[in-house]
Amino acid sequence: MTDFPFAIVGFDLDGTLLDTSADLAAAVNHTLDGAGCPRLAIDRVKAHIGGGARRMLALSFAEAGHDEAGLDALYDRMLAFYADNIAVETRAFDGCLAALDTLARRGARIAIVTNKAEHLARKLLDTLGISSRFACVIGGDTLGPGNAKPSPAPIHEMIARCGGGRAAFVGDSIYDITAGRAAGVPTIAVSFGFLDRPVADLGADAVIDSYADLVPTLERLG
Ligand SMILES: O=C(O)COP(=O)(O)O
Ligand SMILES: [Mg+2]
Repeated sequence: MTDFPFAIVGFDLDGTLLDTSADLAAAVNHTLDGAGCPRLAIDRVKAHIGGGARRMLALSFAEAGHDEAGLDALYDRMLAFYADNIAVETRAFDGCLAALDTLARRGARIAIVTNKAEHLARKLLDTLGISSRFACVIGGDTLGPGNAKPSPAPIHEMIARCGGGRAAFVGDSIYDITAGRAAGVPTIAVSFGFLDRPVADLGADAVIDSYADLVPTLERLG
C-alpha cells in the first residue's frame, strides 16, 4: 500500500511535460514559408498550442494574414514536416522526469492525455526514450471527433485504462483544466507552459511554478 493520495496522475503533453514549442514553431514556419507568408516568433506560436495542431495552424496563418482557404493541404504539409523533425529541440521541462520518478516510486500510475494526434505523441515519446514511463497515452484523435479536451471523455478514458482509482490532472491550457474539472478530478496548472492567458485565469485547483512543487501540491490536494 502507498500513502500517496492519487492512484493516477494524468498529464497534458505539449507545454506541460515537454517544451515542444521550438519544433512546433519550426513546422508552422516551414508551412508559412511555403505559402509565402511571414514567419512567426516562437512565443506567438506558443499561444496557439493546446487545442490541436489544426487550430494552431489556423491561428498562426490568421495572424500572418492568410485566410482559411487551402488550409487542409498546408496542414498535411505541416504534419509531414513535424513528423520528420519531431524532437530536434524538444525537451522535458526542468525537474519533470525526476517528479515522474517520485510519482512512480510513490505508486501512482502516470498517464498522458494530449490533443496531439496519438501517433505523433507516441513517436515523440519513443524518440525521447520515455514511452515506458506512461501507463497510457490518449491523443486528440484517439476517441474520435468531439471527444478531445476540453471534453471530459479522454480523462474518463485515462482513468479506465489505468484500472480506476483516484486521479488528478496536470496541464497548461484552458482545454486541460476544463476537461479535468468536467471529469471531476483535481486540476493543477503549470505556470511555465504555453499560456494564452494569465495562469490564474485557467481556474485550476492549484498552480505550480516548478516541477519541484508537483508532489507536495498533489499531497495537499489529496
Ligand atoms: O496539439 C496541441 O495543440 C498540443 O496538445 P497538448 O497541449 O494537449 O499536448
Ligand atoms: Mg498543453
